[in-house]
Amino acid sequence: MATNLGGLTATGTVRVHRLVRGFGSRAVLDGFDLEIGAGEFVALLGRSGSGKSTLLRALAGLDSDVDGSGVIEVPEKSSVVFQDARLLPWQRVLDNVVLGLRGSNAHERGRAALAEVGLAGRENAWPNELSGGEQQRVALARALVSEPELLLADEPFGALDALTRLRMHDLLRELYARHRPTVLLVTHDVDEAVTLADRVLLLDSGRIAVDLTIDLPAQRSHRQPQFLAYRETLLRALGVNHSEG
Ligand SMILES: Nc1ncnc2c1ncn2[C@@H]1O[C@H](COP(=O)(O)OP(=O)(O)OP(=O)(O)O)[C@@H](O)[C@H]1O
Repeated sequence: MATNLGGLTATGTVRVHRLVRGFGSRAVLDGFDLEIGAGEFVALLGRSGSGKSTLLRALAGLDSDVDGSGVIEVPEKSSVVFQDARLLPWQRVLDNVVLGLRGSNAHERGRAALAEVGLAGRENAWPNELSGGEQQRVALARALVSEPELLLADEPFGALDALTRLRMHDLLRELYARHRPTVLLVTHDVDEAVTLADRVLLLDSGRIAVDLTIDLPAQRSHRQPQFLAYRETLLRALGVNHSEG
């Protein structure tokens, strides 16, 4: 049973102190510390198996079956988006979006959220009538409709084709600029991290090996020399050869 000795932060900040999470005798995170300021957009990179999802699930409170200890403080209102949209197939799109909402204006808010992700007019569609990218838009609308202070995203664009992924990057930056939640985005894609985040963390052997502030304007191009420099720093830290990356 994971023990969270921490509490809820009011301001959108995230604080993790001496977090231990493991499976059987193996500790994936062993005394892990992290602080994220309110409204920061942080990307978490790391090799496969480095513990990215383990950390995200701990922050989301989804790991009650995992051994562990430590302090986790997260905002009261948080939402999670996964690689697959996880929509209920027997509920129409709008009903999926408002699933966790209470209040008489839930449908109105759901419609507004769908419009924000570019799906106005698709409220009555069934999930299987939407493309993979559209389903992820619904998942984003569902995550944001409750106006969370923290958005946790685990490889949300990992299953999408390259062009759709680029469109989703634009959409996520737009939504972030408008709502300013604190964001923790798990990704294995260095370009995605540098394109989207203002701070990139690299997780290696259960600790933060790199903590890089991305000092670039909101409009970013892969051709900017500084973009390429950040990319190279991160690829090198990941141990990826330039020609592979
Ligand atoms: N339910 C589980 N039971 C046993 N071991 C697990 C479980 N979930 C994760 N692990 C192990 O914990 C380690 C970290 O896994 P985690 O999914 O957090 O890594 P990750 O960095 O997100 O990897 P990826 O990029 O491949 O998704 C891995 O060695 C994995 O095999």
